[in-house]
Amino acid sequence: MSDPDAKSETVLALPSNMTPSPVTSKGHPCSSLSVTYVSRRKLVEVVDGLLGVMTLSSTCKKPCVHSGSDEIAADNAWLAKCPSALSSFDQIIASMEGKKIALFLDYDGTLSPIVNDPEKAFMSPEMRSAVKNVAKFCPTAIVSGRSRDKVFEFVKLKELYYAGSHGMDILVPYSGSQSITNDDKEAKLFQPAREFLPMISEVNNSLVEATRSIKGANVENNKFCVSVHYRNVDKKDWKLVADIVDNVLNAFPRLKLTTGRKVLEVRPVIDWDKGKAVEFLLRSLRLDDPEIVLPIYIGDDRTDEDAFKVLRQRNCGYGILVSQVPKETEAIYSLRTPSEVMEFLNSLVRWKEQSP
Ligand SMILES: O=P(O)(O)OC[C@H]1O[C@H](O[C@H]2O[C@H](CO)[C@@H](O)[C@H](O)[C@H]2O)[C@H](O)[C@@H](O)[C@@H]1O
Repeated sequence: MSDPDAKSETVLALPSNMTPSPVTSKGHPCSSLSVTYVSRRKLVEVVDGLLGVMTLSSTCKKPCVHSGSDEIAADNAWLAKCPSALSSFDQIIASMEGKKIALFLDYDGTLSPIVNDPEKAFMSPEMRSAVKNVAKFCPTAIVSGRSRDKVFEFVKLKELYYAGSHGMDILVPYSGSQSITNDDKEAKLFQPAREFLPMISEVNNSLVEATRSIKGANVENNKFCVSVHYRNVDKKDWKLVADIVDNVLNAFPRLKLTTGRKVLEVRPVIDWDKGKAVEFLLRSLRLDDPEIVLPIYIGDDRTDEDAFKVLRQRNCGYGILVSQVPKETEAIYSLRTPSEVMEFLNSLVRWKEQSP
């Protein structure tokens, strides 16, 4: 059912208790724990903070192969706090107590390795096959900052659910059926930021124009949000990128800024994120009974923390952070790389195949 190109798309009404509302600012711009939301009013005050976040993300290097004892101790402390989901696999399975798994997967940095060119963040055939196999017995959703169409182009699996634009563009089955092979005709769209579409298009054009002269800067239109990539920008120009984004956003008081992996993300000022998207999907797919369903969310980025937090607060299911370095996180478990994510998914498949 979840083909993002489904022709008969209808926009769903907001559930009354999940109405997105405007927010101002949440979290400190330099906090790695919470997603950084920067309201327009605050942006001028925090451009330096923004630069701090940009700089901070550049200093997070993967551990050196020849780790010294300090690194090993830090690594052990990290794994004690956020154990490997592979080492803890038996424990995770044991805690399921016969429940069904609902799987939520981030895309970039989780299913595909981080690469310099966002257009080339391809998923390996082996990873695609792992996701396809796991989706045969776990309802599986991709929750990405990318536009829904673009992430579908990468993943190419019709049997999954897709939430693009950080959860602001969700395709769900009309009936709310748990089936993962529904007909396209039953699909409906949930787009809580639909009214922002013209504004996002306008800010995208302004950002493309304003960053044109900065070598390496890349603006990506993700439909309900816009990514300004600075991964390929010389570090000396990062302040310029922050200033330009600040300047452009001056004209858009209803847009806010979040930060990701060498990317600044412009999005509508509504209280909606990947965590809300996970809650919405669980409800829509009738998978929100914690006695029956155990949700697992795997992601690598700050924006995934909202989803980890929701699972932690519900005291049901597990957030799994993909990271090679210790991080402040709301996740319960960790995996180091997309390869380990694949190993985890394959372990789930093997376990299911061996289950009576
Ligand atoms: O929620 P996600 O699926 O993880 O998407 C978040 C952003 O991912 C992409 O950017 C990141 O990956 C790129 C490719 O590896 C990399 O070049 C970039 O530096 C990363 O920030 C995507 O391009 C963004 O639009 C997404 O918002």
